[in-house]
Amino acid sequence: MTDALSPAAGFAPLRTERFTLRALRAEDAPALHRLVNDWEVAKMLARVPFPYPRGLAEEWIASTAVQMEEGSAWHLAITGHEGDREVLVGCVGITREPNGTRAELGYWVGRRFWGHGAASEAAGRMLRWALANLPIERVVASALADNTRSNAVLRRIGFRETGTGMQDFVSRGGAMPVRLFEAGREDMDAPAALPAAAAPEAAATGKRILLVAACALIDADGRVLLARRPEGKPLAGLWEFPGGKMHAEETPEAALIRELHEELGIDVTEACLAPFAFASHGYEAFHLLMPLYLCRRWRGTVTGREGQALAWVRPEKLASYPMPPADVPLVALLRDFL
Ligand SMILES: Nc1nc2c([nH]c(=O)n2[C@@H]2O[C@H](COP(=O)(O)OP(=O)(O)OP(=O)(O)O)[C@@H](O)[C@H]2O)c(=O)[nH]1
Repeated sequence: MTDALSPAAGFAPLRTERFTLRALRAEDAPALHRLVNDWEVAKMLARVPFPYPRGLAEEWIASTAVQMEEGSAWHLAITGHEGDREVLVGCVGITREPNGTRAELGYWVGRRFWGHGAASEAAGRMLRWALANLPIERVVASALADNTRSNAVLRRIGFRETGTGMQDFVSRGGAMPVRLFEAGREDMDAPAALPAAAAPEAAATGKRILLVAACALIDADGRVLLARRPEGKPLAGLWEFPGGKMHAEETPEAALIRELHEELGIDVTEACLAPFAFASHGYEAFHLLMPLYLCRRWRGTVTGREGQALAWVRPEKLASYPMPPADVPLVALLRDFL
């Protein structure tokens, strides 16, 4: 896993255009209490009591550190700046379902910071971070049915409404109607324009053909290198074979030599790239044609130069790493071959 998840390394703050999302600290308690002990804020939140006891702020902050240590939830302070002073704007959090592949997103913003897109900016970043870095498939969220602002935030950052329900609200002393939302990797931004090599169109589907070269690096113990697609790329969080789009006029081998150097800091020669198989897969926005090469010799030390997590995986373990759908047949072939 990435450093961001290692408790020993501490949680590396997430930055957005205007805010920093960082672990909560004991000294945030007074500001947190001031912001959340406000009926207009508390009445929108399912698990927050009103009035909010002063001591609960410290208690809750302490519990967030424990949850982060055990990898069950990440509740972060949304902080901004007023002049030189750091100010608490609100909180955003993601909680994993025990033993599940889903997590729940929640957030609130102090009333004096409303109307400036703070919730969208912070919750959008948290959602993308979670899908890229946690072993989850989907993120769910809910908002009071009549909380139009929060419903709009969830839609804006990529959630789809999946239905309605009733949920207990501590501050209201009972169940309230809510809208339910869900987001997966496929709901995140579609791939940007695809400046692929001489991208022809597949006549039958009208989809552009995207040419991508990929490589299974195999180490002396027969393990295969997988790289995790980092936050910000389509399908972030899925594991893949290193490689990338072929530029115009580039051979697949030349594309791989370039990509392996850029992404992993290693040098390979064309002679060490053995053609193995290919993937041909229809994604919604394009049709992927991806030759997969095998490579057992390279110069240099494999390093994730773009901040991506890397894993050397035994062939029989490959299936336990979620990969893009195009890779599934390749993984089966590779397992049989190695
Ligand atoms: N490298 C690689 N790409 C894959 C694999 N499987 C798969 O579906 N793809 C798809 O192929 C495309 C590769 O694009 P990319 O975004 O990685 O290409 P790139 O490194 O040139 O990225 P960039 O244009 O953001 O710099 C993506 O749509 C990706 O989802 C795989 O195993 N390895």
